[in-house]
Amino acid sequence: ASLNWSYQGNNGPDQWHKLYPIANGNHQSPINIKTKEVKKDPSLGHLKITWNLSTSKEIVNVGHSFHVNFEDKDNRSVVTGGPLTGNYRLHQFHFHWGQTDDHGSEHTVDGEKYASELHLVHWNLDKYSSFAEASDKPDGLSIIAVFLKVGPPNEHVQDIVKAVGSIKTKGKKAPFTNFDPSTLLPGSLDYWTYSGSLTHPPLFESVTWIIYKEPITISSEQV
Ligand SMILES: O=C(O)/C=C/c1cccc(OCc2cccc(CC(=O)O)c2)c1
Ligand SMILES: [Zn+2]
Repeated sequence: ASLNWSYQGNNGPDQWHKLYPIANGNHQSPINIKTKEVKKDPSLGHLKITWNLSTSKEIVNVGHSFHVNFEDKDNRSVVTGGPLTGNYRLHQFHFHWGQTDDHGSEHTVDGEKYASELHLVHWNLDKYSSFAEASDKPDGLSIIAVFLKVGPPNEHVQDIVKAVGSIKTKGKKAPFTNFDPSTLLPGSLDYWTYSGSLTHPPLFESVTWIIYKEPITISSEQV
């Protein structure tokens, strides 16, 4: 069933709670990261990311956004370590962006909005057999987020921008193979992490968020 929600108007975010009561839950994302209130956890190491470009499959227009989907029937593209217990498989990535460059990210840092935010969505392969099964479990998902700010163009994002041009209407899809998402990661591996939720319906509180502190840059035209 298609979820009847939108980002504005009658089915906008302030109405979501009517069909998705979890919207009023205690672990809802996104959040504003107040850097003065962040607690350093010395037990947390760096993430261990093993993404294999052979798993990138297709780019799909899902109406409110587009997804780059990955083959996730084996362990070629997984993440572990950091705050994670166990191993998580890469399922898809997508972006959030705004009508203008001064907003677009879902998370904010000390109230600062970025032009865009990349979400790399993973599911717990040790305990569940698919994204769908994992999607509503407290330890089901992990989303790695990267902020994007306007600056010099990013050649790897350009590959995505070009592919988006070929899926202009909802439901359209096109092959998108041999793309290495690690080309979208910042230089510094420092991150914030917290337990939260999907940021739109069904809003499940099933996400270990891992948010890189350092943004990458893209040009205004790419946004
Ligand atoms: O029927 C539908 O349209 C969707 C059903 C469905 C069923 C189960 C799960 C689920 O997750 C959506 C999702 C996945 C990954 C991230 C996010 C939030 C974000 O944009 O970061 C949302 C969607
Ligand atoms: Zn997202």
